[in-house]
Amino acid sequence: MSTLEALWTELADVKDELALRDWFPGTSGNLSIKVSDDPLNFLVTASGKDKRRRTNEDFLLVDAEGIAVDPTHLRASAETGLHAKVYQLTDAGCCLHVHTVDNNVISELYGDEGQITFRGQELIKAFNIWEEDGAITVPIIENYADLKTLAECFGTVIGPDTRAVLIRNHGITVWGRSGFEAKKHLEALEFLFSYHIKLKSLQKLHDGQPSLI
Ligand SMILES: CSCCC(=O)C(=O)COP(=O)(O)O
Ligand SMILES: [Zn+2]
Repeated sequence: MSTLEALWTELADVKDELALRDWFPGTSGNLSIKVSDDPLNFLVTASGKDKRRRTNEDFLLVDAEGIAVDPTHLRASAETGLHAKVYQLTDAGCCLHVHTVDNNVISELYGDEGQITFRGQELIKAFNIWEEDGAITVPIIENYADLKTLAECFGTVIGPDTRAVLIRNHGITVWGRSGFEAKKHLEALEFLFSYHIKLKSLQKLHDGQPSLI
């Protein structure tokens, strides 16, 4: 198996696992895996597909501009520019973008603050953070309709410790050095989002108020 085939299979396997979680509603979501650094080439999902299906047209190889490396009738994900930013600004080898109810709710609740920070949670160790009072912060950006503006804004909030960015009422983009690590980060964040929403709702109920956050 060639390196490209192995990376294709790695990404397809991650896609299948996220599909099992029902994290691609309405053809949303896109995934990529880096193939080379110089020049930057990566496999990215073709746009508009039902990501729950596994076909031999699921991915295409693109360059740093999101242009297909080989002639193809496939169109790269509309959000390929965000994946390119991740590879240009971090040491990521794989990048995942999903829309879930929980990540959308958190992005709206904390959108005005521009970020959400989690601490005091065991799952923070999924980010290789082992300190007693370790914390993980996820920046939140507005969902600009213009994808170039979105990608530029996205790039400005990525710092050395950033592992993910929430896009308000849209979804999350998460990365890791491999498919395994990117998936681990995504699963950990979705756990933290779900926990936070449930806890806040129950605390309001406990305070005798309606279950609105
Ligand atoms: C139907 S969801 C709208 C587009 C989007 O946000 C997304 O994640 C999927 O876009 P793609 O071009 O990658 O299919
Ligand atoms: Zn999206």
